Amino acid sequence: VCFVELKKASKRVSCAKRFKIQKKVREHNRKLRKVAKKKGISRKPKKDIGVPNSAPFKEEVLREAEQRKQELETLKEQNKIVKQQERAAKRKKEKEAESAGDGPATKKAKKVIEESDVIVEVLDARDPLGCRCPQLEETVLKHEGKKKLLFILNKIDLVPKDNVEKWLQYLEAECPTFLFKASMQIQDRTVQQRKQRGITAVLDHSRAASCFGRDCLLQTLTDLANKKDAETMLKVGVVGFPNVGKSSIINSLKEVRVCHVGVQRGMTRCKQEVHITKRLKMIDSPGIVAASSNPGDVMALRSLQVEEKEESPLEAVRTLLKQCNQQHIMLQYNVPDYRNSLEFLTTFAKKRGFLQKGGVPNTELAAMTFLSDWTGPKLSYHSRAPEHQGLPSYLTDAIVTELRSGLDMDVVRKGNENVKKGVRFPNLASSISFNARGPTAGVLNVSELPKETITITAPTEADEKMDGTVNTEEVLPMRGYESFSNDALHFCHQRQ
Ligand SMILES: Nc1nc2c(ncn2[C@@H]2O[C@H](COP(=O)(O)OP(=O)(O)OP(=O)(O)O)[C@@H](O)[C@H]2O)c(=O)[nH]1
Repeated sequence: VCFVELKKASKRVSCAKRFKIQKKVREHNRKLRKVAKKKGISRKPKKDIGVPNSAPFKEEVLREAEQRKQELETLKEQNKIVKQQERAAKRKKEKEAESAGDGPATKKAKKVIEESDVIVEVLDARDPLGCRCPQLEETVLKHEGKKKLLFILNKIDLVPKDNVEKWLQYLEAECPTFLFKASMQIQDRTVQQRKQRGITAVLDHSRAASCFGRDCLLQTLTDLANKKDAETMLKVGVVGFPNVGKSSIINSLKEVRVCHVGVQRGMTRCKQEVHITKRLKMIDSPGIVAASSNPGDVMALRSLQVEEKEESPLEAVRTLLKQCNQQHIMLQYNVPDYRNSLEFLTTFAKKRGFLQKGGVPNTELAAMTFLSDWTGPKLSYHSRAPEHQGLPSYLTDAIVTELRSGLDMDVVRKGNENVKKGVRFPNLASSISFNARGPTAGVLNVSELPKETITITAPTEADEKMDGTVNTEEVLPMRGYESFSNDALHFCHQRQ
């Protein structure tokens, strides 16, 4: 056998090429210097010249400076502790108010329901029962104003078809239910106008951009609106736990991005009214607050505990993993067998390249990513619909019939059939099996509204298109501070 040593490639280049590179480097450096000069950054930070050796009492001066530095640090530390204590006290107070139940805050919350004629409860198709809030449903149904309660089974594109059908059958027996797949690539009006002008005239037919269930829902709501007297609008309150897709549904109905949408939970921070047509108004609301009495895995999915730093992401993942099929997790995340959640997160962090200094896996970041997958737009998982249908205590057969009255149930059924035909469902083998716990207890509480509110623009005559449809004015999210008072009522998260 003869080993031939391969010759190393020479580093020699032609002079012309070398000069060209040198010139480019010079130009680049000159440009950097120019930018720095413009910003007023001097090239070298000024050095602390210290105390010269010749200075009298040098020792004392240095000691004094050191003392002052230490004093400042202790003051900073004290301020930090005081702030922490204040925050803890505030949180404790909020929790007490939460558990007080039927206090004045709860009474106030009921007014939210008063504001809307129809309440739409949005359920994530991956865990529909876990997204139901009995407290909310009971308040709506027991209201004297005879409010309508509807379900929207959203994110059906993340659940196997068979499972969606079973859930639809289960939910329909209680409330009229609409299957929905929201569009996730709706642009704001400026981008849409640019498209119309042909600047970026590419039509988006991707899976993410497609929306299913819009026509049926819109027709049903418009029919309900037409049944009201001509002067008044139909107000539809869209409620549900964080990240179930409330804002995405409103954007899909409006076909313009008017509400903030994101993978991060708790994007919607205040109530927002959106005019869909001249007779129809949707009200987007922040997620319902999950009661702290819920089990850990429920809190991991439905609350903002982790986001608000009240719970460690590692602990949330630990409780969540217990409810999942381990084989399915290994397949979906492409990780080997693991003994505990920390081992899983370590492998997951390495796989994703979440590394800290010295190559230590960043398990905290891995945990945050894992948690946002579970309420985000991509991960496919499913829970089993209960075998036996039993109505909750607050729902009677008479109420079920009442909820269907005024709705054309044939239109709803046909609409759902069309949605099932259009959506591309994942298959069972690529979906994680999740052991759901049942409905999530919520707190209908009114917290202090954050100061940001929304400017609402009513539809104008000019918005009426030639074909008779109404193109209402866009509602700009989170702009002004004027239109709502702190008294405005909604189901909202208690913020610090
Ligand atoms: N695959 C899929 N993802 C969806 C669908 N609807 C919403 N999403 C995604 O789910 C995430 C949450 O959607 P949002 O509309 O912000 O949910 P939200 O209920 O308004 O959330 P909060 O403002 O936190 O209460 C986003 O990343 C959306 O892109 C859907 O039908 N299918």
